[in-house]
This record gives sequence, C-alpha cells and structure tokens, in this order.
Amino acid sequence: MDTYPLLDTITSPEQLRSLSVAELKQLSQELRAFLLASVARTGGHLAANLGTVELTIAVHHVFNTPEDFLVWDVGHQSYAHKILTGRRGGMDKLRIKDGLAGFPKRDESPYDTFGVGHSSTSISAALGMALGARQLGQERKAIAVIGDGAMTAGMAFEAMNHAGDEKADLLVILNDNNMSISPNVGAMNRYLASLLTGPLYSGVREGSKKVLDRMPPMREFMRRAEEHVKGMIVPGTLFEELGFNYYGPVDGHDVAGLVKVLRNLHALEGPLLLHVVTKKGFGYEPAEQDPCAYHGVGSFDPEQGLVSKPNKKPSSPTYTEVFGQWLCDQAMADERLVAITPAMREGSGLVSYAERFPDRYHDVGIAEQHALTLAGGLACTGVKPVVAIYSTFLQRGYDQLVHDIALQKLPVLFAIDRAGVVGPDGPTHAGSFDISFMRCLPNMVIMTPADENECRRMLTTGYLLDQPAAVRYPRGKGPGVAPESGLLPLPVGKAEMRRNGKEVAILAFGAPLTISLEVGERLNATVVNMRFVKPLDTQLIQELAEQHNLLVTVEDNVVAGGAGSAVAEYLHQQGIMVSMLHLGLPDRFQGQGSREELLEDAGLTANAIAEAIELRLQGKTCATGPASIISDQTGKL
Ligand SMILES: Cc1ncc(C[n+]2csc(CCOP(=O)(O)OP(=O)(O)O)c2C)c(N)n1
Ligand SMILES: CC(=O)[C@@H](O)[C@H](O)COP(=O)(O)O
Ligand SMILES: [Mg+2]
Repeated sequence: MDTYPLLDTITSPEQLRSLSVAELKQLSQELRAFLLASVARTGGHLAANLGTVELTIAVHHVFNTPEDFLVWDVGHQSYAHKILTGRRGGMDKLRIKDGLAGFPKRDESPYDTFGVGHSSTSISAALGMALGARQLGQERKAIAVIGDGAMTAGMAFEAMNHAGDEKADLLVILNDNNMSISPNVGAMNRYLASLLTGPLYSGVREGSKKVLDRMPPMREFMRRAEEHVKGMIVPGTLFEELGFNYYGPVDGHDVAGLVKVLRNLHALEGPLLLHVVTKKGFGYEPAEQDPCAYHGVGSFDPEQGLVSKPNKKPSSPTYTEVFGQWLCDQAMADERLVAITPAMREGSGLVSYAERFPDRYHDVGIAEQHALTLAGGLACTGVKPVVAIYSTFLQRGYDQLVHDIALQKLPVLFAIDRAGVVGPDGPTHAGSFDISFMRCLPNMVIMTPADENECRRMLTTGYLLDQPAAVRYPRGKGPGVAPESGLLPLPVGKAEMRRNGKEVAILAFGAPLTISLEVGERLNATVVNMRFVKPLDTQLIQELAEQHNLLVTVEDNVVAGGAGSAVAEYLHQQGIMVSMLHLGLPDRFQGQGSREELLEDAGLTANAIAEAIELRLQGKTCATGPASIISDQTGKL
C-alpha cells in the first residue's frame, strides 16, 4: 500500500496550487508522517518542522514561489519546504556529508532564496528582496517566516522599524509556538501571549475559525487595509505602532483557514504581519509533550520515542558538561558569579545551574549582542559575569566584544562552546574563526584546552583574572582526562612541554594536541601543549625555534590569522629565523558531516599531519593534505 499517495505526486509547489482544500489537508497528514519517519532515520530538527507543515503548504499554495521570495528564519523548520520543492529524495542524506543541508542554502535550490542558520535575519533579507523588486519594477511578493524565539532578537526589530518606514511590500508571518529551543523568554514573549488571550481569541483550535468568521468580505477587507485601520482582531498592537498591519492570531494547523487568510493578505500591499499560532512537535505526542528534547534529535525509533540509553559504564563528560559542572562549583564558591546565555540553556550545559542558581542566571533570548553588553554592565558593578556562548553565535556580538568589553578591560569570562569543527549543522554553525577574531583584541586572554581537566582549570584561571578571558572548546567529548574537583588555576601564558624530540617541534593549540602527540611519537618530534593563544609562551617559543629546524603549529581554527600566525608574528618581530608550517582549517567555509569527516577534510588527522611534515622536511608542499601555510623565514627553500 502506498503510504504517501498524494505526496508522491508533488515534486514542485506548482502542483500544490491546483489541490483542493481537502487534498491540502490530506497532504498535511502525509507530509507530517513522512517527516517523522525521515528525521527519525537521519536525525535533525524535528519539533519545529512538525509544527510548520500546514504553514509551509499554505504559503506555497497561495504564493507564486520561487518568483515570490520566501525567506525562512533560522531555517531549521524548512524540511517540509525542501520536500515540497523537489528535494524529497535527498532527505535520506539530510545533514550528512555532501547531502542535503539542514538549512536553506542558495546553491541548493532556487526556492531557497536566502542562506540561513543564524536566527532573526529573515525580515531584513525579505525586506531587501522587497525593496530590490520595487527598484527593478518587478511584481514579486516577499514573505518572511519568523518564530517567536527569533523575534526576540534586535535584528528583527531593526528590520521591522525600517520596513514600517519604507512601507515596503512585505509579509511577515510570525510563527508563535511559545517556544525557543527551551521555553521562550522575555517581555516580548509575554506580549505575544497577551495577544492570544485577547477577548476575540479564545483558544488555538477554536481561534482560527473565529478569526475567519470575523474577517470581512474581500472588498471591506481591502478598504480597511487601505485606510490602515488599526488591528482587525486585536486593536492597537505593537506591530502596528511599527507600521505593520497586524492580522491574527490564527490557527497554524488549520490549513484551510491559513489558505483563506493568506489569499486575502496576498491582495494587500505594504508591511503586513500575520500572527500564526502553532504547536512545536504537532502531531507527534512525545514531541508535543517535550518540544525541547525533540528540537534537535539523533536517529530514534518513533514508536518508542527518545529513550535514554542504559549507562553501561560511566563515560567521560563532554566539554559542555565539564563547563556546566565547573559553573555550579564556582557559583557555590563565589556568590558574585552570574551566568548569561543567549537562548542556549541546554546546548551550553546550563540546565542544572539554572535550576540551582535561578537568581544568578539570565537567559536573554536570542540576543547575543545584548548578552555581551549586559555582561559588560554587570562587570562594572563588581559581580562576575560568565557568558556561555557558541563560537558561531559569538560572531554576532563582535562589536560588543571589542567596544563594550575588551576596550574597557572588563572582567567577563567567555565559555565558548562548539569551537573548531562542529558537524552536521554545516558552515553556518562552524566555530572556525574565534581565535582569529579574538586574538587581535588587546586585553584578551585566550585559552585552548586540550582535555577536560585543563578545560576546568582554564575556566577557573579566566574567572580569576581582572580582564576579559575566553576558554574555547569543541563540541562533544575530549580525550577523557577526568576533571579534578578543586578550583585550581593555571599559570597564565605558560605552555606545557609534552614530548622532547628532535628537529621538528609541534606546537598544538587545544583539541589537536591528542593527534599531535601521535605524530610526535611517529616522527620523534617535540610536542608542546601551548594552552594559551594569548598571551603566548614566548620564552618557550624562542627556545623551540633555537633548538629545532622546523616549527609546526596545529590548531582547529582557520590558519588565516589564527594561533599559528601569532607564533609567526612573534618570531618575525624578534628577527628569529626558522622554517614554519601552519596547520589548521583551510581558507574555505566548513562543510557538513561528522566531526571526523570534517577533520579529515581539513587535514587535521595524525596521518595527514605526519605526511605534511615529512613533505615539508623534503622541501615539498602537500597538494592534497592539510591546509597549510608555509612561512620560510630562512629563505632557503
Ligand atoms: C543568532 C542565533 N542564536 C542562536 C541560535 C540557536 N537557535 C536555533 S533555533 C533557536 C530557537 C528559535 O526559536 P523560534 O524562532 O521560536 O523557532 P522554533 O524552534 O520555536 O520553531 C535557537 C535559539 C541561532 N540559530 N542563531
Ligand atoms: C538551529 C540551531 O541553531 C540549533 O538548534 C543548533 O542546531 C544546535 O546545535 P547543537 O546540536 O550543537 O546544540
Ligand atoms: Mg518558537
């Protein structure tokens, strides 16, 4: 029996447009069932996708995509969109090396109008498309679909502020499921909730029908819009103050209702905001009950749901867990500690801390810029802020790091998770650049732990300093060095000699120390655990340069401007001539895949490093090997 008879006939949104409402309902059911089965096999962002099935179908049914621009915010909810736009066959390779991306990607399909992954960009991008079309005299609609979590970011409001002023032809669909990854936070979230409890909206399931019943006939609808009557259903919303006509709230799981509302909105011009209410995980009971656990999943059996595997033997903690434990211990020891997360409580290892120290915990929403400046302000009072943040999301707070923290030498500790090679989320979530963009900043101390215990000790070290400090560590587990229980700092700027060898010295920064030691054994090379990118252990570097013919730096950051560059700069400044080989991430954006695959691609394996060194010793470069830059200060080669 064919499980997906209608879905099987759909290879492009064009075919959706001729379906009846009854067929759209059937399609919703089939698509949801397909999504569940597919993501349960591959893993991925499940709950958000289950919640946007009807919305995706309705938007593609009503609008003329890809001629009309549809922009998804974050894009973690775009799987139904991928399936309906001819990529169903690729779902088996979702987020796998060389497979379908987990987010919209411009070179994957013309329906993916904008590359996303980081949140709250959709309104700006769709506004750009609306204004571009206007400038070119094109009749094209622009639609941004943004979640309530993504709506907490400043960027979304910067775009709304501009769109309202431009009177641009833009439809913003606010997909409100009252969830970010964890429960959504903030006054904006409370405001959205208040719109749902308004007198004319009494419950999600009934609500859509009521909204539609109250929708005036088309002519009246248009007249009201033209006159910019404030709020058809809920009078005087914040969005209207920003220049948008607000419609809703409507039931985002009622595909017939959605189609009707969207058709009406299609006929209107100017900035419009449609407030759609959905349930994260809709249609799959375990995900509805625990949308946070089902936000991002590995493969699982949908019959059983997610089950925690019985602990065969005590396993070593992930770096995230090491941080979470350290944070609780340090908070117990020092009541000045305060922790900040920009909406990443689970991923950053803060669940236990948030429960135990609620008064010293701030989830600021998806607001990295604010998170950093808030930390700066807190530091001015004498409390001790710790910002837990992914490397990739720290990029959004760069000016705040420079201007609000480093320049003022404020003692803020950054616990930077997902640094280096990350995995299936691909280039949008890679942590390739943080060493480069932090090490150029005066006043910063930057640490790269090579194991779990060192991570804990570096966190203590950074916490005790009277200046900004960062500890950057990778996703997942380290080599398994159990963290000590105390709160012991390390000497600042001191590297650790791990192996004495001849001719070649390998200077490893962070996670690549393990493979560097392997290479050291093979080649009888000296191996140093550098620990600090800033300040560097310059005395040791000088000695290594004097005692070896070749210095090899290894890091899981881009080679450009990375830790190896710092070593080279120092030696150049001192006029010390030595051959160098810099190994690290190449000058391209990371792909998607497992961490192992991506490390292999980057040449960050023991084999590739050994090969690169041997070739270098023979005076050759490695064509297929690691991303290397050779700086030969001797002029001999
Ligand atoms: C700048 C940035 N910060 C954090 C994240 C991590 N992140 C991805 S999805 C998400 C929650 C988004 O919530 P919402 O927009 O409401 O979408 P939902 O998952 O509820 O559908 C977060 C915090 C991100 N992708 N980008
Ligand atoms: C879409 C998004 O930005 C997050 O859900 C991210 O995928 C989480 O990554 P981790 O799984 O590494 O926490
Ligand atoms: Mg949400």
